[in-house]
Amino acid sequence: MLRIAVPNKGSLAEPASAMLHEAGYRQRTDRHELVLADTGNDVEFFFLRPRDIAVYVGSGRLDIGITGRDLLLDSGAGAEEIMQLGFGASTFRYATRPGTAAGIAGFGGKTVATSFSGLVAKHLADNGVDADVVHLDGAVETAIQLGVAEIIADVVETGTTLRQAGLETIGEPILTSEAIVVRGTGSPREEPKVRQFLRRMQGVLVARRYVMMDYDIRAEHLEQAVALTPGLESPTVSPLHHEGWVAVRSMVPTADAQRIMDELYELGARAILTTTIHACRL
Ligand SMILES: Nc1ncnc2c1ncn2[C@@H]1O[C@H](COP(=O)(O)OP(=O)(O)OP(=O)(O)O)[C@@H](O)[C@H]1O
Ligand SMILES: O=P(O)(O)OC[C@H]1O[C@H](OP(=O)(O)OP(=O)(O)O)[C@H](O)[C@@H]1O
Ligand SMILES: [Mg+2]
Repeated sequence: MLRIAVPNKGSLAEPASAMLHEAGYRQRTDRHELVLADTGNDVEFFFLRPRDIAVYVGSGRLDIGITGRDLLLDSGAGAEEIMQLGFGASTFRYATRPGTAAGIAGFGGKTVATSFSGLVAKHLADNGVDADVVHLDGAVETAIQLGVAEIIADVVETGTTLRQAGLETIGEPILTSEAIVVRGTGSPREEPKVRQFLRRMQGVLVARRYVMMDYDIRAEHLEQAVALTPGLESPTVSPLHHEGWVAVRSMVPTADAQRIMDELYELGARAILTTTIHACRL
């Protein structure tokens, strides 16, 4: 049985479970349930704190897990990123009161508060900066107001929390993060099942990002139309009963679908339809 760690709380928990559900896996209905066997799919889910997931997977006790890239790097665990999941996007940045420091070079002798002390200590050391790191569990923005630190390093999504605390970011992001699948770097187990799991998750990403587009067009405009809708492999083209016309079917990115429909219409295409893709294997 493939043993998979899933975030039980926080920003990643709900979208991770939603994605697993879309991939056809059973998910818990009660948030107090910590272990769930999905015997039909031969997998077992362990609902754990996102911060702990890389540790469990790195120890080899669990085969794979869903966590944030920032949490993986902070953990220092023997686990590696094997897939990006397209949700939970954030940056990880330094911030301070305006005028405190222009860049990381000015951090020497100052104190940096963060919940990601492994990541921050390494980043400071890699940049040759000798600053103190104070570990706090959360709400680190307040550490500056309360005089515990002059600088913080934290997750920034919209930037609202920083603005409300009167802080501004310093320098470039330390990293950009998103939800990822991690696997232990030790002796891998259940390799074919891991590959099957990744294919299912990839199928969800594609189904979310693409729609199926169908349209009819005069054969002489086919090449121009196909240039607009090249699909992932190549479009399907079928003859219509109405002579001189063909029907085309192709996958197009959801974000571009309306623009492509307008351009196809201008080319003379008619009966242009899009349908959502429920699931796929490429
Ligand atoms: N707005 C956000 N705030 C915090 N973490 C976020 C945000 N958006 C994405 N993330 C990602 O979620 C992960 C942190 O999850 P975690 O559950 O530890 O904290 P949380 O979402 O802040 O929840 P809580 O603090 O309520 O426990 C990180 O990988 C982080 O990059
Ligand atoms: O850029 P924003 O959209 O404002 O989001 C980022 C904020 O959200 C998280 O805090 P959270 O609410 O999880 O509280 P915590 O600090 O206690 O973890 C994170 O630690 C930042 O403070
Ligand atoms: Mg938090």
